[in-house]
Amino acid sequence: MQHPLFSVAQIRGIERTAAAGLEPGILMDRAGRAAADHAADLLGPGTGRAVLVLAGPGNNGGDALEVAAHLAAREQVTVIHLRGDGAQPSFETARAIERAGASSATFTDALPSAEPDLVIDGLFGIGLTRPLEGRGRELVDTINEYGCPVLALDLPSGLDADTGAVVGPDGIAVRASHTITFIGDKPGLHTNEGREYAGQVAVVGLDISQDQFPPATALLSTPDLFAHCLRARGQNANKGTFGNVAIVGGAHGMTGAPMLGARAALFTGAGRVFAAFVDPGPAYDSTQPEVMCRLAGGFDFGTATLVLGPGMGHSPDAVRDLLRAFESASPLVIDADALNLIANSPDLQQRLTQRGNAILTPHPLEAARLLGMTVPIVQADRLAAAHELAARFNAVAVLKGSGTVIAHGDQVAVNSTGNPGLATAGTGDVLAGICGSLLAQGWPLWEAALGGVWLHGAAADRLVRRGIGPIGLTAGELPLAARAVLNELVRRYARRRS
Ligand SMILES: NC(=O)C1=CN([C@@H]2O[C@H](COP(=O)(O)OP(=O)(O)OC[C@H]3O[C@@H](n4cnc5c(N)ncnc54)[C@H](O)[C@@H]3O)[C@@H](O)[C@H]2O)[C@@H](O)CC1
Ligand SMILES: Nc1ncnc2c1ncn2[C@@H]1O[C@H](COP(=O)(O)OP(=O)(O)O)[C@@H](O)[C@H]1O
Ligand SMILES: [K+]
Repeated sequence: MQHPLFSVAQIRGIERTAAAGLEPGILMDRAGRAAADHAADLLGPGTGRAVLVLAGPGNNGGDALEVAAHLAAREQVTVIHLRGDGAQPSFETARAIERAGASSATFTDALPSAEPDLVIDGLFGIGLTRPLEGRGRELVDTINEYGCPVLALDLPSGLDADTGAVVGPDGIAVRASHTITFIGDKPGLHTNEGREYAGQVAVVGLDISQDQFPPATALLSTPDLFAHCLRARGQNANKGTFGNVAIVGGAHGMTGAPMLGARAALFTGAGRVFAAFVDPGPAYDSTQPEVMCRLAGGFDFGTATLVLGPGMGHSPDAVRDLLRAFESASPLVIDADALNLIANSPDLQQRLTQRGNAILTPHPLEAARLLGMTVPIVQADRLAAAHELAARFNAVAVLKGSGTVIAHGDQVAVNSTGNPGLATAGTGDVLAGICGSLLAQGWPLWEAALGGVWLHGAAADRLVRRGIGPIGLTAGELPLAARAVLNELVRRYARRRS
């Protein structure tokens, strides 16, 4: 099953069409009831717990007041309702104000002296137009220090649902442990600051018929998007069946980078793996003697899928190797120093765009260099930046970071795996090696990028579940974990094909 992500404009459109065919207020009734059920699940069995409901001036506040009215029958509910600039509430929010007012919820302007058992954040949803300020900002500042669960309605107040940026400058947003989002899921809950602020995301469609939904802006990347490429190994397979990968890089002092990429390619199933060094490198890898070490200058780039860039440096030899790799017909994964060399050379850019058949794996700084932008501009709209990279360089673009964005043509996906354990040197080399390995095994560019990114994040998640990280997780531990995850996926999804 695909997991679609919709822009705010799309959600507004779906809501308008659906509301036109329903009695007024039905959608807010449904949102309030679903969110109250979710809150009850978080509270667990029992009654009389302290629930703090923060309600803002718009319909997000209306949702919160509906939740307050439902929960007040069982819990001790305190409501702080910010009424804003005095504009009239909508019909449904006015009704929610009445319902909550008629319930046993207590309305107050002050925060309770003791920390509650649960906070409901209904300050702002998709209608936020400027950074939080004044009383709203004070409330968010305080609840962000609480240790109790915080359930955000639709999205954490202060977050941009399209981009996952905290609305700024100098913005603040609710750090929710859980988010229940309405009508459809939103990209901003899964990338940039979204994963930090939204916590666990649940989607409730409010019973709106699927035929009222437009094609999604993006998809959340899950194995369903690349499962058709997973293959169980045939009994009669040989190493030639699974392709050759060469990691090209490793200038003096940076030989570890291609070795990490090579191990990742090996452990995710490539048939033969080479490390091709720009400068004379080690004769062999004593930890991983399966990897064949070569000098890049003499390597036949037409014989392998090429992963260009790990520790490649900026020497004339590196440029020469890059040019030669571009002249081959081999599929390319372009990472790290190779991306920086391309960013500095209009000639390399033109050659790349003409040849195609490449996955680019920039982190935000490399992306900024390629696009001639700053990192804050890239991060302010990661989906747009990935789109632009893919279009400009005729490639599949993988914009790395929390909620890696993968783009190609008009397709965009946001990855759903990974954790901050990956924020350590060398994990990017491992990702590039995995993508190269999948390409060498015959996966198309788009699926190799989706699958590689998903697998890399899932490997880190598996290590963390086992107590290995996030603090101190090392890049070298990822390939073995990626192997385990890949074999599990194959057992779950693959049909054997000859
Ligand atoms: N209309 C519907 O059918 C439904 C709406 N839903 C809820 O409605 C929300 C959207 O409602 P709204 O469009 O009213 O938007 P919001 O409730 O997100 O906020 C809009 C209000 O906040 C004010 N505002 C925006 N930024 C501010 C800031 N920084 N400081 C102070 N005030 C600020 C605006 O002037 C406006 O009064 C969704 O996120 C969702 O929670 C759900 O109930 C589902 C159904
Ligand atoms: N906070 C984070 N959450 C999830 N993934 C992360 C986080 N930080 C880094 N990563 C991932 O780790 C990898 C780091 O790659 P990169 O920055 O190229 O590192 P290096 O060049 O040192 O190998 C990328 O796949 C990136 O998406
Ligand atoms: K909210």
